[in-house]
Amino acid sequence: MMQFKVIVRNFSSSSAMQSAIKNVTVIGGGLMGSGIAQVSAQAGQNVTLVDVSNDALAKAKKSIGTNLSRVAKKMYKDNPQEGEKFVNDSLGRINTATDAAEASKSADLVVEAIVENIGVKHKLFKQLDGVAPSHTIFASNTSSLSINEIASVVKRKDKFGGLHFFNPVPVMRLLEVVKGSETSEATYKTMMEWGKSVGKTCITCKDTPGFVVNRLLVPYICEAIRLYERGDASARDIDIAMKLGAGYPMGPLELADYVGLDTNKFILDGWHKKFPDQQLFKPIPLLEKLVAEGKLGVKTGEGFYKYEKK
Ligand SMILES: CCCCCCCC(=O)CC(=O)SCCNC(=O)CCNC(=O)[C@H](O)C(C)(C)COP(=O)(O)OP(=O)(O)OC[C@H]1O[C@@H](n2cnc3c(N)ncnc32)[C@H](O)[C@@H]1OP(=O)(O)O
Ligand SMILES: NC(=O)C1=CN([C@@H]2O[C@H](COP(=O)(O)OP(=O)(O)OC[C@H]3O[C@@H](n4cnc5c(N)ncnc54)[C@H](O)[C@@H]3O)[C@@H](O)[C@H]2O)C=CC1
Repeated sequence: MMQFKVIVRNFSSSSAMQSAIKNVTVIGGGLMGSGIAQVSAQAGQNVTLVDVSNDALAKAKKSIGTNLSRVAKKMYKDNPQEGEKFVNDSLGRINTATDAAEASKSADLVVEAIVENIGVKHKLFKQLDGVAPSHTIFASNTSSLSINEIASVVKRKDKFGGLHFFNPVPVMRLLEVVKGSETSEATYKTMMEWGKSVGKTCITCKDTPGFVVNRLLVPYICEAIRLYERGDASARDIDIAMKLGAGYPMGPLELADYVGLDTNKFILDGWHKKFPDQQLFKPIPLLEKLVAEGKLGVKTGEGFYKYEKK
């Protein structure tokens, strides 16, 4: 069992940093969107969580409830009644919806966390640009796409930026705030303040591939897969090496399974297309094979390792 000390912030309204953002619409209720909705609601903001799938919304509400209880257990360990109130109040601030356009009409901030596909993201933002109030800031949680490219379809380019969270959102303390080439200083400042208000430590990133974390993490994971593919070490030994030798909470192959091998491949393919001469971004036959076999990691029960299906 890995050990990981979670630092619990006090999100009560008196101590939380105030933000100009009161109403947040989070689009995409999967792994990331549900976490973003949770931390926003914990911080006292009104949240509308949108997904095209009612099933995804039901699953999101369930996992948010479970994860809020984990947070409450630590934050209010001597006062379970207050803990229960915190969970209920936070859940009470989250509405769910399937109509993104309607849900954006009262938003101060829209955070998009839908599939990592530029066409789908373009279609969404184009539609929202026509209906959201003029002051509304648009942000994407993209892992690997360019913020400028995503923003190219909207008129409000000055009010568009990147807010890149990390998985699992309630636990990981970093937020990458990405300035596109046309993101205004006012938008950037509001995004930084909002990030702090939801308990994150914010860093400023330019719109470069992978921003900071993924520019380092993707080649690292890919090199670990190549090392394993060459038979230089077993999967278990590679992971033990990085946990015990470098102090990482998860080894690179465990982390690849945790993020999803399809996501790993999607990022690599996109960058390889953009930078065909970059050796680090070249396709990896073993990764291709696992994805073709549907072995996508934790979510499908098998990747580099086998997992019990929940
Ligand atoms: C090639 C392409 C690759 C790039 C892909 C791009 C993806 C991106 O764009 C960017 C990313 O997100 S990259 C991924 C970043 N995340 C990581 O690196 C996670 C590394 N792992 C960990 O930190 C811990 O193993 C972890 C925290 C996950 C779990 O820790 P443990 O193994 O110790 O497990 P637990 O004991 O269950 O949990 C530890 C404490 O955390 C609490 N917790 C866990 N999940 C939670 C959640 N969802 N909500 C609230 N609390 C949660 C848990 O309660 C426990 O707390 P304590 O009881 O106080 O210790
Ligand atoms: N998985 C990870 O570790 C991380 C992912 N990201 C990024 O966050 C975004 C979301 O990733 P995940 O949450 O992992 O994906 P996911 O697959 O868990 O969730 C995506 C959700 O979006 C919904 N959706 C798809 N199209 C939609 C639309 N047009 N309108 C409303 N909902 C729609 C889907 O039904 C699904 O529930 C991607 O851009 C990804 O690159 C960023 C950081 C970490």
